[in-house]
Amino acid sequence: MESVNSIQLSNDFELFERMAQHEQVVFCNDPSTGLRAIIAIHNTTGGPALGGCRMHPYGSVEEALEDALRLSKGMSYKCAAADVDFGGGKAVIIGDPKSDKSPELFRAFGQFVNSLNGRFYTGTDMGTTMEDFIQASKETPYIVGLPAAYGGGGDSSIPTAAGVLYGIKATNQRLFGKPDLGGVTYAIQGLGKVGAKVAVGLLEEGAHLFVTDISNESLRTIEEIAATTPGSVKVVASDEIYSQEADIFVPCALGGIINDQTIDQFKVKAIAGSANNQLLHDTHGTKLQQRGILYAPDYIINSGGLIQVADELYGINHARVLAKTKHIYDAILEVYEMAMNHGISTMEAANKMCEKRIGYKGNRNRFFTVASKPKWSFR
Ligand SMILES: NC(=O)C1=CN([C@@H]2O[C@H](COP(=O)(O)OP(=O)(O)OC[C@H]3O[C@@H](n4cnc5c(N)ncnc54)[C@H](O)[C@@H]3O)[C@@H](O)[C@H]2O)C=CC1
Ligand SMILES: O=C(O)CCC(=O)C(=O)O
Repeated sequence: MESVNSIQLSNDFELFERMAQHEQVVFCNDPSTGLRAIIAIHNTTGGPALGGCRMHPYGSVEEALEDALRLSKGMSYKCAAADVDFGGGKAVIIGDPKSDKSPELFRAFGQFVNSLNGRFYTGTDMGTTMEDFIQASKETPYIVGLPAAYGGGGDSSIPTAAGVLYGIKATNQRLFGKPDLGGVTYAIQGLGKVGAKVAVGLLEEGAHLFVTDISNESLRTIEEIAATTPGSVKVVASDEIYSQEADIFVPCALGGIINDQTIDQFKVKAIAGSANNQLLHDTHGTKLQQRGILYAPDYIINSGGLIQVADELYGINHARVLAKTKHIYDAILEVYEMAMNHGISTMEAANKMCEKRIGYKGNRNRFFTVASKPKWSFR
């Protein structure tokens, strides 16, 4: 009762109303390891829910729940966009990834994942690493993105970063009539697992970067790497990244960073990065459109990791993963085209495309097929 009271519900059913679009939300509590986590399953029309697990020092249960609900919904759309037969889910662990991790905490998390019996598969996201999920995998087989030595498909941030670079190429094609990454200026927020790989890919092509991160170590590392490439790096303060005179803003940290405050500061021509849930609200997609800023929908441009972990569940084939990840280039161009032709924002165009696909899946799954026995045959 205590934790439910602390999220200050204004009526008895508000929690259920908040989760109305979701199939299932699981609160995981293990005082002995300090685990406090929420697993949100949005929609399993297309197959079992699939989505990474984020660890973040949320200020309240409310904030953590909101993130889990929004991230898991995004995964349903991402699965539809990437055309994989999985549904949307995501987990969040409340805690500081720098100080609150332990092998026991991730094993406890693994036990909760296991209790869902295959309704939810998970792996890394912001604040978590493959090392954490090696621990979780001791308790459950429903873990993806483990190193090959542990039977997994490997680090999913590699295809995520590759997909972001394809999405940026498509954006450059639209903006400048050529896909080249070099000779363009980028403002990158976050140099973690994905952001650092995107930055290196751009530097190798001779790009000019403004970068920020709350970790000084990540900033020092990228400066050292930049010195060995044809590109260049300038470190800027966290709150200055939005107002840089760059061509493209590349968000690779937290979500909600496209909002009323930041939209007024942007001087860029486009936004194309890996962060999940970049728009605080979908209406901010329309505001970007009105300001003439091209937006690469987050769940399409960052779908490389999902493509890899989904492929792992079919039996990983890296050539197939690469081919599907390359397709992000065409998918982003298709959405830009659709938005322009219909006079809508790129986010609306992407949502329409995915809702149609989820609808088709729902219809397909309504039909009885001979693959399994009907329930009534046992009566
Ligand atoms: N890892 C993956 O394959 C995928 C990641 N994403 C999304 O991409 C984003 C980044 O993910 P990862 O690289 O895996 O996370 P990560 O935890 O490895 O890196 C995040 C980086 O952002 C930095 N950061 C945090 N707050 C910041 C702030 N206010 N200003 C500047 N930097 C800040 C952190 O210090 C860290 O270096 C997240 O939104 C994640 O959900 C999306 C799809 C797949
Ligand atoms: O990268 C993963 O492990 C799963 C995919 C995911 O969670 C994401 O794309 O946000």
